[in-house]
Parts: sequence; C-alpha cells; structure tokens
Amino acid sequence: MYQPVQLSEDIFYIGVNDRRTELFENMWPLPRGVAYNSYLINDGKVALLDTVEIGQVEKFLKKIHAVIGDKPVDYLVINHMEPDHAGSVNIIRQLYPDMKIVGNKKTLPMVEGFFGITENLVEVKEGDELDLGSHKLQFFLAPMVHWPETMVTYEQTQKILFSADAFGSFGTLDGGVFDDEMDFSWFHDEMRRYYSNIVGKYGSPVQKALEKLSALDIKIIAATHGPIIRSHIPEVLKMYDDWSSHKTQEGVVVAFASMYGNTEEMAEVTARAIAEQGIRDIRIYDVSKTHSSYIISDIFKYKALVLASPTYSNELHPNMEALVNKLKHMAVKDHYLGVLGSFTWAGTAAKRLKEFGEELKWEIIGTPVEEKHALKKQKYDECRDLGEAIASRLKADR
Ligand SMILES: Cc1cc2nc3c(=O)[nH]c(=O)nc-3n(C[C@H](O)[C@H](O)[C@H](O)COP(=O)(O)O)c2cc1C
Repeated sequence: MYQPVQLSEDIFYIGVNDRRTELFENMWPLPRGVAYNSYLINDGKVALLDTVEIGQVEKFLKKIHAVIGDKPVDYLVINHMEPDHAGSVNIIRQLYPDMKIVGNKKTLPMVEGFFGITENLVEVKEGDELDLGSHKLQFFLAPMVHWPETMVTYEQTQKILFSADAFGSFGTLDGGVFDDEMDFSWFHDEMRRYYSNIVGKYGSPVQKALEKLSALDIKIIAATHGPIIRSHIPEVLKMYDDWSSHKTQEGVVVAFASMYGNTEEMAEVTARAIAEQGIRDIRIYDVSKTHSSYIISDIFKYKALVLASPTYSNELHPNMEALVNKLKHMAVKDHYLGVLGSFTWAGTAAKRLKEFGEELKWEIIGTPVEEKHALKKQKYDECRDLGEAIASRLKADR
C-alpha cells in the first residue's frame, strides 16, 4: 500500500526506487541505486508526467491507483523518451486507451518507432499550453539536454518545473523525497557524476536551456531522477551553470595507469610536490580500479589534471586509453594538464597524452616527464618540478 507524496495541491510524486540495477545505461555503477521519478496531476483532467523504467511498472501502477483510484488518465506528457522514463508508456496506454500522449515533433516519431503508437498523439510546440482545469501546463523544448526530443514542462499555478533529466541525480530517495527532508549535500557528488557522465557532453544546449528557464519563476524543480528541489534552487541552478560552462575549482585529479608500480610512483611524487605548494584538493585515482564515471566527475570539479600511463604495446595503457577517449568524446574544456609516462624500451605514452591535451586545447603545464625503467633522481626531480608548476599555475588564478 502506498501513501502518495504531495508536491502541492493535486500534484503528486509517484516515482519508484531501483536498488537492484547494478549499472545505469548498462555502464555507470549505481552503488546508491537510482530513482525514476514520475508525477501525477489529479485535476479536472488527469495528467501523468513521464513514466518509469519497465521493471518497476507494478509499483508504479499501484502509486497511480493510490492517487486517482479508478479515474482514467487523460494525458501522458512525455518530456523524455529514454527507456528509464518512457519504458512503461505502452502498458499505460493499454490501461488507458483513450489517454492522449503529449510530446513535441521529435517525440512523436519515437513513440511510433519504439511502441508502434500512432493514435491519440498531441504535438506541442515551444510555449504551448495545456489546461487541466485549475492547473495549466506550458511546454519548453530543451533539445540535447539529453536527447533531441527532450523538453521540460512548467506548471504555472504552483510554479513547478518538471525538468526531465536536467537537475537529476543518481541515488535512491530513502524516505526523504524533497531536498529539505534530507542532508542534500549527500547528493552533490552523485548529481555531478550523473551530470558529467550522462549530460556532460551537451554543455552548450544546457546553457541555452538555463537561459530559457531564467525567465520562469520556479518554486519547485521536479526532475526524473533524484530529490525534488524546493529549498536549494539557486544553488542547483548555479551548479548546473558551472558544470555546463566548464567552470572548475582549484584542485587536481591525478589519474594513473600502472601494472607494476613505476607510473604510480611518479604520480605520487608529483602529487606530493603539488600538496607541498599548498594545493589542498588532490585526488589520485588508479584508472584500473576506480570506474571512470567517478574520475570524470572529479575532472568536472577540479581545474587541473595529471595523466600518467606506461607505454603498452606502443600505445597508452588500455584503461587510460578508455578514459582519454571518454574525455575526448565529451569534449571536456578548459583544464590544465600535466603528463607522466613510463616505459622499458620505446616510450609512447607521454607523447600520446600530450597530444590528447592539445587536441582538447587544454593548457599543457611544464614538460611531460617520461622515465625509462625505475624512477631515478633526474626524473624524480622533473616530477617534482611538474608538480610545482601545476600548483603555481593554479595559485596564479586565485
Ligand atoms: C603488456 C605490456 C606491454 C608493454 N609494451 C611496451 C612498449 O610497447 N614499449 C615499452 O617501452 N615498454 C612496454 N612495456 C613495458 C612498460 O611500459 C614498463 O615496464 C613500464 O615501466 C611499466 O610501468 P608500470 O610499472 O607503471 O606498470 C610493456 C609492458 C607490458 C606488461
């Protein structure tokens, strides 16, 4: 039995928690699970805003029933077609055959393509309104915040923004559903990991969407993942503004690959020199141990990055190659890069890492340090010099 959670008069959170799925998009670890949020407006007309992942549909149907009983759903607004939100569309349509599905001109072909649904579709354009009785919805397109059809829905009476994936987070809603019912700072890291890995490539569409939303008076942000935000709205908007414009804070991520410890030693020496110069936030990651989503999340947070790799079959270590490829694919901007490498007969790794930084137009700090065999005095000193140069560059920005 479910007790629906109310956002305001007639408006309910009917989302579900998923603590079983190991990998989001079959790729990103979910140690704290994930919530699929959906909302229901029980007005003269009943409107459902997005659905949930198909595996959770039974819980979801019970929640719908708890709010509207045997009343039918009149409208299903699809803000985003990704299966973690649109997965239950077909089942909902079968239960409510007269229900109209509301989407924009990019959504509706996807509804047909994924579900074969061609009837009772309502196409909305930028700024269109839908009157439910005492509540009125208005639609704003937000293309590529995360897919091309993504839109957001603004409820005008209570000033609620149903924001799709924007402002979402990994992590389940453990009792607390609203940001002020929990220690919201606990979600910051998972919000950034969600943003950077899922939406991070689309910084400029996010900037455009933020610009558009700045014209709205928003009292509640109701995203499709993570807490419903009503007490930290300026803070969350600022976080999104910073991440999508690649604004970072002082600090260094040191990501290394190492089979036998030589490259790791170089990374440690460099990090120590950085710390001795007064930089406090330094995070060292072994790319073979920590999932890249965590490393990428911290790269979105901190200005400087040290990449360290042994040469492996005349290339980068494969796990470093994978990280670097992801960063390229996301077109991460505006970082300082230090480079370290280790080899035994012909070094290539340092050259590759430097080329990667140049391709992304990052500022390369100092000279790449590449050691043959074990770390010896001269290269040890060069690692320290590189660390000091990185610290100086960061301090020059203070
Ligand atoms: C599978 C494998 C492939 C390697 N390929 C190269 C290579 O192409 N060129 C080279 O100079 N060293 C190569 N090496 C040697 C390592 O780059 C070298 O031992 C390095 O110091 C290892 O760093 P680590 O101790 O951080 O793992 C290879 C080592 C392994 C295990």
